[in-house]
Order: sequence, then structure tokens, then C-alpha cells
Amino acid sequence: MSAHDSPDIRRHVERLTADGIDVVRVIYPDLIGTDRARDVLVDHLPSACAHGLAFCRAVYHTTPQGDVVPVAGGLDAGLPDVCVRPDLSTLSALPWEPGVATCLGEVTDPATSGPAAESPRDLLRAVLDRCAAQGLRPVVGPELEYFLLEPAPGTSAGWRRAPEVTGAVYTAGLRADPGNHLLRTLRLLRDLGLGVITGNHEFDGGQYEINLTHSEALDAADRAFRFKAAVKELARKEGNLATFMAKPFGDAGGSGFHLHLSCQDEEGDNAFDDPAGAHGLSAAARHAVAGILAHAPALAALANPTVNSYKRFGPDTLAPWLIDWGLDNRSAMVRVPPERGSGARLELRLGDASANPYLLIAGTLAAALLGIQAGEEPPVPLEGYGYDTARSAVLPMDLSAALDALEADAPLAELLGKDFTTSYLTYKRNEVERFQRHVTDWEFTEYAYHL
Ligand SMILES: NC(=O)CC[C@H](N)C(=O)O
Repeated sequence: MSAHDSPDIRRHVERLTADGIDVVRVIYPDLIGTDRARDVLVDHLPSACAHGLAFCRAVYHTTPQGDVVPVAGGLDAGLPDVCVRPDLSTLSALPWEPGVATCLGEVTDPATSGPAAESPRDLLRAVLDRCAAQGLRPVVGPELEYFLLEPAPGTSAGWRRAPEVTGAVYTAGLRADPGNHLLRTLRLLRDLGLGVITGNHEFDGGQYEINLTHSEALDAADRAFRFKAAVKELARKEGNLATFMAKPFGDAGGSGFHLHLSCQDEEGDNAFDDPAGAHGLSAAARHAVAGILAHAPALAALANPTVNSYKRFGPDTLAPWLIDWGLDNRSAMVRVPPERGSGARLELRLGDASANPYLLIAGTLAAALLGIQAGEEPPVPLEGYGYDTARSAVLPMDLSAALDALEADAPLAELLGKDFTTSYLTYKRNEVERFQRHVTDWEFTEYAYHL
């Protein structure tokens, strides 16, 4: 029997057809977490599952401006195929697009039939295998912030915050959100099966936060990836723009991507809880904190992946750029929320919303695992509201320095894999170079008339 005739695929096709679905949108994350996709007619689904959907490998390395970045295996190899196979176990109907379902795609290299070297999902799987070898099963809960923008014809940006309100942090309802964006979005994301649990308006006009429930790390990354794609899609459907850019406005706060992290041990118990341990935390939890802090400069390259990311940091932003940890302290990079027992966990507040969820989670787990393997203890936790550069080490303050830190962090780079690290550094250094060559409006205004 050929894979075309597999009873499993036939069953899926029959169910989709019975549900009135004639198109499946297969989406997968590229290196920077953009959702690449192809719409597949259901009649073609068996063939797509058997042979995969061919994409040009350089798509991974094509910038939003359309430049193709030369990365090993892409341009230099003549732009060969990568093959994307629909993962039908992740199928769900798109609640806002009748007749369409969506699923994730697995990115494979036709030359080896194995995962493509730069596939973010497979990178996370490889890190999870290393955690499993240590008897640990990471559990992750993502929290994401974003801005909703509406068209602003005649302005240079073309978009403005929707609506412009102040003082509306931790509110919900029509006063901060007259269009009821949050309520509509929450319900549709729930119907899509993304495990969203709560949402609220954030500090700045048009800024929202939605929290996703915790689950096993790959599932949490899949949901966070699909979440970002779905929120952007929903906003576009209404003529708006949802952006997960780290710091879209100089006069407003940035958007974070906070991660709640714990680990189950082989018995399924929370391996981060220990009533007898320092601060009620197990040795594994404390070592994980130490590992995250020790590798934070390199981790920033994944958690804060754009030249814009570093503008989010600063005093009073609740976006930490000092390398420290604290007990229920939101000014610290690693916050330990007050719950213990099954709820004992860490909250990493470093990441910004522009991070590729797979890379942020893989990098965080790799750093935590290195700490656990090294058995390091973290420093004394931060007390009080802390933005004191005399006390704590500081992160790299731009993307270029973070990329250098990633390259210099041999244990972390080894855990993430040489092929991935090389591709990522090449792509991102190209981004830094393009940014450095770009003449901004600010420069023109500052210099053109006076100098
Ligand atoms: N409510 C908050 O915790 C704000 C977080 C902040 N916006 C960040 O960038 O991380």
C-alpha cells in the first residue's frame, strides 16, 4: 500500500470533507519564526503527505525586504528544495475562515530524509532529548504581548495604536478596547485550540497580553507559534495590523514574551519544588536559574533577536536588562512566582514578543540544562525594585554583541547544534549589517540641516 492510500490519511480526508473543509493550510516556522505556509486542496492532501510539499530552501533566509541571505545549503547550493510534510495530528478548523483547516508542517531535507538542519521545531526536539536523558520533562507556559494598530493614512508610519488610551493596564472591556478586539480574539483562539486562558489590556494604548496555559515544551512552542500567526491574521481580517515587534514606538513600552518554566521528573512530579530546599525550590530549579543567568548574554541572541529588541530594555520597563533573579520580583530577569508545590516554577522575563517561540524555548531549556549539569548555585536573589547596574551584570546592549556572545558560548552553541548556530549567526549578522548601512529619518533630521 502506498502512503497515498494510508487508512489514516484517508480517514482524515473523509472527516475534513464531511466537515465541509476543502483546503488545509500547512504552516511551519522558518528560522526567524515567520509562519511560512501553503494552502493545499484536500484532494491533494494524500499526495502532500506522501511526498511532502516542496519549498525553496532559501525561503528560510529571505529577508522581509526580499534579500536572500547566503547561508550554507541555500543560495550557495543553488536554492534546492526542502520538503514540508503536513502533520495531521495538529489539524484544526480555522474558526474565522469557513472551509479551511490548518496544521503544522514538518520540515525535512530531501537529501537525508531527516529534519532540515535549520528547522526550529527539530532544534527544540533535540534539546528536549537532552533534557529527557537527564530525566527531565520541561513544562512551559507562554505569555505574549502585542500592539494592535489601525490604519493612519497620511502619517509616515501608516499605522497608529488602536485605540490611544493611557492608564488601562490590567483592564478589560470597552473603555480600553472599544472595538472589543480582545474578547473576539480570545474566543477565536480558544476555538482554534490554542489553550489561551486569559487576556487583558497592557500598559500602552492598543497593547494587549494573552496568556497560554502551560504544557509540555514542544506543544507550548507550537501553540505560541500558531498564536502569533493567528493574532496577526485576525487583525488583518479586520483591516488592522497586530505586531509582535519588540518596541514599535519610542514613547511606549515594549512587548514581552515571558516564559513560565518548570520540569516534571520521571514520576511526573514537579522537579522544581522542594519544601526543604532554599526558597522552597529544588536544587534542579536553583541550578536552572544559575544556568539561565550564566548563559543570558548568549540567550539574548535568541530571546531578543532583532536590532529593535534592545530598545525594549531600560529602567522601569519591567523588561529586564540586568542579569539577576528574584522572588516574586518583576524587575528581575528571572522571577520566581510565589506558588510552590505543583505550581513551583520560574518566569523568564527576558524574551520579547519578536522571538521565534521554538528558539526562545530551546535556548532557555539549553541554558537551564547546562546549569543543572554544572550544579551551579545562583547568586543571592535581588531584593526590592532593582535596576542597579552596580549590583548586577548587564546584558549585551545590541544584537551584534548578543550574536558575538552566542558564538563565544561554546557549551550553549554545542547544545543548539553547529549547523543551526552557523545559519542563525549568518542570517542575523546580515540583518545587523543592513541596519548599520541604513540611513534613518532621525539621522537626516539631526544632521542634514545643522551640519
Ligand atoms: N505587565 C508587564 O509585566 C509588562 C512587561 C513588559 N511590557 C515587557 O516588555 O516585558
